[in-house]
Amino acid sequence: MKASMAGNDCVVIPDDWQGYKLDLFCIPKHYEDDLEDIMIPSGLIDDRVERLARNICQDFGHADHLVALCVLKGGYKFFADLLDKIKQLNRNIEHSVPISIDFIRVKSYVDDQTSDEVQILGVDNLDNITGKNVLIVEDIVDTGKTMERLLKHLEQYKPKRVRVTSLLVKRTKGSTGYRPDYIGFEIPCRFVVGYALDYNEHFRDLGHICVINEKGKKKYAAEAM
Ligand SMILES: Nc1nc2c(ncn2[C@@H]2O[C@H](COP(=O)(O)O)[C@@H](O)[C@H]2O)c(=O)[nH]1
Ligand SMILES: [Mg+2]
Repeated sequence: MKASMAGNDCVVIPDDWQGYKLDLFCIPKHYEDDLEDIMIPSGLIDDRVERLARNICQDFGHADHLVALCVLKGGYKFFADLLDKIKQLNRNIEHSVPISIDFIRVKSYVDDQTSDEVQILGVDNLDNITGKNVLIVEDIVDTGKTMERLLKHLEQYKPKRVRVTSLLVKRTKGSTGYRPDYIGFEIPCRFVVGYALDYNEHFRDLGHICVINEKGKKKYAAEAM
């Protein structure tokens, strides 16, 4: 992969990246026919998440408390892995930061199409973010509409400071220009699944980040279920 650190803020996967052939890695049998290629193998995700954890700990090092807010469902795997790495770092530094966790559910996609309607389905009462440092943990920013809507929604709870980390940011023509504070990978405009990213609730149980093929889209289309 010809990955670069353009803009110095993340790993950039170029538009002409063909991905890895499926038979070079382990893929669950039930998904073998439904994927085009592997865009980011799970080992590379793990290494990048470790570095994001370090950057976040450095920036929040002197905070008195941090609320890590997981955007469900797609963000759960990134959230769990990131928190594990932050906890490891927290055990070994002078100024450790107490962390509490919260969850919020946001829904904007059917099949591989975004809708203008972004639904925010609260899971917990968010009153406990008032006056706190908040880290929002998201799987992917595409147009940026979901995150802008969520940030607006959180304003009413008057948090002290809000930062956003997204494992992926897609290069898309429809972007609002929104860019998270900590980004894992900037990717081409293709619909990806795996590492908890779904297509109509399928593929969350796939470890690598892969590109779904036409057969997979048809098989798991909303109207086919
Ligand atoms: N499984 C995938 N989900 C995706 C992908 N691109 C976007 N999304 C979902 O949409 C929101 C963000 O969309 P936005 O346009 O409002 O920024 C994100 O949280 C995902 O749930 C994708 O390639 N695969
Ligand atoms: Mg998401």
